[in-house]
Amino acid sequence: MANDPFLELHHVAKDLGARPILHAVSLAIPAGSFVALVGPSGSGKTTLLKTINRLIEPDSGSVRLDGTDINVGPKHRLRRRIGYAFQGIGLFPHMNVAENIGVVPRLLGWTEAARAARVAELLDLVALPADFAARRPNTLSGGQTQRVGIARALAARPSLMLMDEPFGTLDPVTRDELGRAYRALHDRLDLTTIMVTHDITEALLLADRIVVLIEGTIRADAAPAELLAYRGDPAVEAMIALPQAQARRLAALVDAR
Ligand SMILES: Nc1ncnc2c1ncn2[C@@H]1O[C@H](COP(=O)(O)OP(=O)(O)OP(=O)(O)O)[C@@H](O)[C@H]1O
Repeated sequence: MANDPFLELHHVAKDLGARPILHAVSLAIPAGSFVALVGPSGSGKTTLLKTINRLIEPDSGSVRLDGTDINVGPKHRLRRRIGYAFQGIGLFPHMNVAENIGVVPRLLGWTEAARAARVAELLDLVALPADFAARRPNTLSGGQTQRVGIARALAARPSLMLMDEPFGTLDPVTRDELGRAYRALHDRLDLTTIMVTHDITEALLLADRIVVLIEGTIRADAAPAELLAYRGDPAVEAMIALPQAQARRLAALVDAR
């Protein structure tokens, strides 16, 4: 139905190593949303993300994408619709950039000409020069590597992007630049994005909505401005107090000049 959420998690629960990691997590995400998933280390963010592309099977609960349970049909068909980019990106070292970007199109049986055209289009999209196609991953900077990883995740024209600390290894300037470049891509390509990040400031500045996961439970789910005004849960308050305190200290320094 037209009003159904594009992505819907219903009571998703998962134990790992005999410990409960996700407690009946429910989440409804409309198409086009940019959601940041934040929370302390070990709170279950990666586990939750992986239940969406079937890298992890929940013990109970369900995930629906565009109205259909994700378990209907083979995993590869689902993953074609979902781009996945993660920290370190994991490019294949023996392949050049074009081959890395073209991995999924190749698996899908695209012709060489179609793959080459898509690689050229994607390099342009992530603002890398066309001659990067022939470069090996070990000749790229961290920021360039992450751009290639994003291009690879977009190769088969997914509608949903799952990003797990995609900019985690980058210096602050490159991180900010790439974050904003990705946000522009999200808007231009009409993507739905879920981005795991440890950086609350990054979440506040990039996302439309922030979901706070603590000990496998959603403890807050709000637009950035609403989250800043959030009161009631000490753990959530502590999490948002830090960027606000830092912003005040910086503002004081700027005022003192
Ligand atoms: N295969 C596994 N077996 C047992 N425990 C696991 C397994 N994978 C993850 N865990 C545990 O599950 C918990 C949640 O892990 P997860 O990677 O989802 O957390 P996270 O919020 O993404 O953490 P981080 O921010 O540090 O990446 C952690 O305590 C982790 O040690």
